[in-house]
Amino acid sequence: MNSDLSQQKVEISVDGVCMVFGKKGKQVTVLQDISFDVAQNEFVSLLGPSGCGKSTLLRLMADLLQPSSGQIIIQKEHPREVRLRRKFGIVFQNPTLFEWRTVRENVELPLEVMGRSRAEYRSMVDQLLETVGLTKFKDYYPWQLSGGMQQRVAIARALSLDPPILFMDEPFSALDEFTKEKLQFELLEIKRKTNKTIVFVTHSIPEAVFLSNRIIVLSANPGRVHSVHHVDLGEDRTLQTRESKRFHTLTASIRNCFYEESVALDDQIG
Ligand SMILES: Nc1ncnc2c1ncn2[C@@H]1O[C@H](COP(=O)(O)OP(=O)(O)OP(=O)(O)O)[C@@H](O)[C@H]1O
Repeated sequence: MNSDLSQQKVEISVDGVCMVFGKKGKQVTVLQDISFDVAQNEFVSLLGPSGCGKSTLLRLMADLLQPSSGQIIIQKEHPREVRLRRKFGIVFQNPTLFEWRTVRENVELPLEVMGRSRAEYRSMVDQLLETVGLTKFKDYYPWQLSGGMQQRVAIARALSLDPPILFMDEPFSALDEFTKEKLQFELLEIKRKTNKTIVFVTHSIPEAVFLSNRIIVLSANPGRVHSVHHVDLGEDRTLQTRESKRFHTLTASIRNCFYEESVALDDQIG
């Protein structure tokens, strides 16, 4: 895994990013002076309490919002260029599938939009459906699938143009524990096979530790980088990984960060 960042190519650079929203006539600073890099092929999680600005930060990276100040550079370009050239895929908490299109047709949509011919992408889509375990369900409609299966379709669709980068915003948080664990394993397998760079938003400490090479912990009000944690759990993560002493040490140390933060906040409030 990517333990030594200095040896790796920087894929995403977030530099001094601030985000201020206007709310009820007031200016609210949601993100303050956020800086970090993501290396090529790295799996980085943005972890923090609800409302600390994780989704906002991901949306800034995906060019769905513009920062109030600071800048984001992806593969040496502005996120707009990267978005227009479809160099990242994005998966949200809700799969947002087209109900009138089958599983296969949902996955094919970005390829159709890009004007690719079906003959060109047919076998690649078959491969993708195989990767996410949906071959048998390729002719089903979204409403015939479970929540986990729908999210698999969304992941396959995000990968259909083979982007080097995948942004994921709490993709498993609406799923039951069993499905969530299964999809976490599948995501690691996809990462192993395709070598994507992944930025993953979550508020689950065990999820972040299990999946990531590095975890950026954000604190709230305003969102700032609280701490950065390298996850030295090796490349092959299994059920045993979750039971390992190192896994528990890492989750405990991150949990303590949140505890210190909330005690400090309580002290400030008085
Ligand atoms: N477009 C917007 N206009 C005004 N305020 C916004 C907007 N988008 C987000 N916010 C505010 O920014 C703050 C951070 O929201 P964001 O969704 O980024 O947090 P989060 O850490 O992802 O939360 P959660 O884990 O609950 O999804 C919240 O207070 C939210 O109300």
